[in-house]
Amino acid sequence: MAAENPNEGKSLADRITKPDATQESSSAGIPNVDGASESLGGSNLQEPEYDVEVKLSDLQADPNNPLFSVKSFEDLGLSPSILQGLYAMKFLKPSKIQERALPLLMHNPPTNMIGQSQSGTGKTAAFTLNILSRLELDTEEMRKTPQALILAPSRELARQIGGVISEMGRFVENLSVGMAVPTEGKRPARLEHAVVCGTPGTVMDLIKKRVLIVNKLKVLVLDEADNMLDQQGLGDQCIRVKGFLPKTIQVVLFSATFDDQIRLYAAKFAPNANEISLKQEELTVEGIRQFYLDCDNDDDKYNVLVKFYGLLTVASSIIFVQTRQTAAEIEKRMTAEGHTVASLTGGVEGSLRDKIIDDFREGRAKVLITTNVLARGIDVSTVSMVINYDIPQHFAPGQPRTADAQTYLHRIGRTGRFGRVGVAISFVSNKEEWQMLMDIQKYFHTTIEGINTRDWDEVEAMVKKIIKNPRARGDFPMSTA
Ligand SMILES: Nc1ncnc2c1ncn2[C@@H]1O[C@H](COP(=O)(O)OP(=O)(O)OP(=O)(O)O)[C@@H](O)[C@H]1O
Repeated sequence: MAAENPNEGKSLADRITKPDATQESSSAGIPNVDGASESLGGSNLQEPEYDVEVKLSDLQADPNNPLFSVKSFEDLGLSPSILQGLYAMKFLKPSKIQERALPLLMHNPPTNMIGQSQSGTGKTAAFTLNILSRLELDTEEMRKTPQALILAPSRELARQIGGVISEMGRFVENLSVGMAVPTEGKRPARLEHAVVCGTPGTVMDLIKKRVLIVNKLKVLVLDEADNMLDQQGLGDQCIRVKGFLPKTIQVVLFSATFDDQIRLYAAKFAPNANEISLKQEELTVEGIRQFYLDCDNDDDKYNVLVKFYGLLTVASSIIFVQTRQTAAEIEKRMTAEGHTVASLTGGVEGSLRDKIIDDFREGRAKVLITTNVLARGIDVSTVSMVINYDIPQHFAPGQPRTADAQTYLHRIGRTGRFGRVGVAISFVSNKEEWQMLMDIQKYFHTTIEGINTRDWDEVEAMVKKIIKNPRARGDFPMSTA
């Protein structure tokens, strides 16, 4: 008798093998795709010393956690092929922003969205799943017709989003995702992809040259939208791009930060939008432990940084500086002293930038020195430490320097992603920087603890205790502040 077909009479959704919710740490599965979730084992650190490891499912069962949701992905009306992509990425349950945003985004007739959620809580998947659900790929012509456009503030983030959409839509037949970022290479005569990810300046250029045809676009997403609408250049370019798009397009704005002023711009850019917002005191991420360290001066900052080097390479680390010059100087000095560091700033072009970020994402480079060009969106789950070598600050000619609280939040949000833990350490070398950091602490109602001790063994032990356990939670012994 022929072997009984176990799938006989089952729908595709029933046939989809959903990973067992308790199966959390399988390392098998998806390739290391830009921005896609790694297996939940966190970075390849030696086994945690603690039995206090908190599993992602515990976090997602906690109603107070931004990763909590009552629904399952199956409840959100997603097609079987999209569900298959989520299962392959080991997304077991939606996060809060995904659960709350998706029913609003996928509802017809389409409505605009201004969505806010903490860093690392899954905003990319929220807008990606809406896009994938709205694509029409039945005919050859439609497969080549741009239907969704995603704008991001940096080339790296645009590429990362393109990678996530391709990975999440792996089982969506005939899906094609194209990039519209600066390139030295020859451009195609036409971008024939249903989904296009790019930076505003290049997208505007390709629209003008009719390489990108926009008359069939249904969804426009601005990731890091507050940054996109606020910055002089980016804001103007986004407004110009939108002027060429169908008036009925669904406009979707996402970010971890929307200050009041920007929220006014956003409401104009995305009229009558559904809004999901957070209070300032809800924005910092529980898993990110924030510290500051007193340095005597800039040279002392450098010496402290080199002392941290052993810790920086325990997993992966990002060092944020204010200017390209500082980045170049630190890279030069550390490399001359035999340390391996990568540096990526706006001064680096095209394919070299791609190589640098890919080397970092895949662990070939453990320490990345960069400026605010990578402060937002970059998702590398092995980043366990962020160093603010310089406090992020607003500069205005003739005005005193003031703390840039939003950029601070985005920078430290490069660690502690989706329930993991991470350490953020800010170097302060004078009273002005210290005051800016205290202003940031007050703005977010958060705690930035002083590492007063210069007993490096104790500092190293304390930091290692936090980063050794991918999802540890709870208080750790702290050096006396
Ligand atoms: N439901 C889910 N289950 C498991 N992992 C998820 C889920 N949603 C997202 N992730 C993973 O969480 C990480 C962070 O997601 P994402 O980059 O979308 O965060 P974000 O909210 O956009 O952060 P940022 O504000 O920094 O841009 C990614 O590695 C992503 O693969």
